[in-house]
Amino acid sequence: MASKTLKEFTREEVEKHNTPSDLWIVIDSKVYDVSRFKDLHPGGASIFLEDDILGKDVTETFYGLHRHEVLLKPQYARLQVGTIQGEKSQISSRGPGEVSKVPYAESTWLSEGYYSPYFKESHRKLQAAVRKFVDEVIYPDAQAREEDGKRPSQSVFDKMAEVNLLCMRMGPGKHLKGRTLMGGIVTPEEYDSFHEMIIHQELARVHARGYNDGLAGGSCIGLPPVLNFGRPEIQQRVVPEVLDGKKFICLAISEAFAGSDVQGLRTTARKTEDGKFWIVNGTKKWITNGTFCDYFTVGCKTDRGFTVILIERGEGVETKVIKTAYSTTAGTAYITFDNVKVPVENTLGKEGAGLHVMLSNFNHERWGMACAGAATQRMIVEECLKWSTQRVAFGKPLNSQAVIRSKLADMIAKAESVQSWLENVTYQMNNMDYKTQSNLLAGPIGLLKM
Ligand code: HEM
Repeated sequence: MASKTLKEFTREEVEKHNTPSDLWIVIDSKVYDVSRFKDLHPGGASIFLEDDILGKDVTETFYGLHRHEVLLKPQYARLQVGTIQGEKSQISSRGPGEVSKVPYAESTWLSEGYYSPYFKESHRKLQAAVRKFVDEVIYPDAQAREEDGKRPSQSVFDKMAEVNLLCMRMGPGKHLKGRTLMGGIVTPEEYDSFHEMIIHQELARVHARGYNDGLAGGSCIGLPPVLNFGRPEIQQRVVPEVLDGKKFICLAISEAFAGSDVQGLRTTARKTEDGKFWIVNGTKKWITNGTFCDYFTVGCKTDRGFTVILIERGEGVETKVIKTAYSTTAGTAYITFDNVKVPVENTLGKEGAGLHVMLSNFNHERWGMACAGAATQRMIVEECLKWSTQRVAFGKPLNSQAVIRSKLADMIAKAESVQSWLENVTYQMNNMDYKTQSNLLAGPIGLLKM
């Protein structure tokens, strides 16, 4: 709208534009010329041709049928021709990086007037910066890719890599060493599980579940086995490429035959006679990011038992997209390995010790999902609160009905409980070493994810 000068009109002037070929309406003190748009309107043209619509203030009718964000889309925002003289619009949306003012839309630590023992200055600064980044860089791409089903744009990965978001998303650890995190807001040494929680929660705000996984979700589960069990030369080559968004990795365990039941897996890896290579044969199914990955962290059956091997895309590796309940932007794949020759140096951990390699990251994975889940729950609370306030039925807003209020109360109580427990568990993670976490947090994290 910035390039167009908006005129001011009186309501009487607007009312004169009350014919099908010259049709204006007022929404929240803004004047829209919908003369031509009415024929393109997704809700139909005839709706506009009623006496209480032609040239009238339709604010209440509009908000009973549409989300406010509809008017912010460029193709609709440009229908605005002016404002009503002496009036200011009342409805505004959250600006980039801002916190929501809708009650219960934010965790208590982000809500005005509340306190928290867990969060320091660097957490607050990181949250604000990542929220802005998500609003400005990621959200628009997420909406566009959900529409066309393509993988997240490389330009988004490049911008994420610039501020080391892909790196921070993996959690605290040696992989952060020497990197400038979000322009230096937090140092690699002070980066902790609360910083990571913030990143998972802010990234979940893209309002696009498939895209969120498409955004290198595969590396959160596929890279840790390389980071923790890969040979140094493999780590030196693969880890920087992935953390800099140049290459992609996924975790390929489940098959059409079996998922978590690794004994039932059929993909095999057999050594060549000289012992220098694995020959891998088999299939994998439901592999997140698989369609666009360069590396695959693959669970295989070997003579000595279940073994995890890093396979690079190349001869004998084929991936094809699987249509799942969410969008194809996640790159969910069916993979076939047909006599794929892999150097034995690509074995992650010991031969036959694959289960340990896999399980070692389970708590962290589940906790990451709980972070995103808690944030998503809260966004649903926000959307429902907004909608039940603006949608009018039986002459009053939905949220004045007891049954709706009861549902909202239930949702809010659950969202608050999950976030509180999540913060408690995150605090324990910050204070426990890896072994203690495995002993004491596996149960709570599993239940938290549930
Ligand atoms: C500038 C004005 C308007 C714009 C840009 C607009 C845009 C849209 C869009 C994009 C949709 C698709 C659903 C959605 O995204 O929400 C829609 C649906 C609809 N619109 Fe509008 N609209 C406008 C005004 C109105 C008015 C004034 C009325 C009522 C008199 C109306 C009635 C409807 C109805 C009934 C639907 C179908 C809703 C459904 O499927 O549940 N619209 N409109």
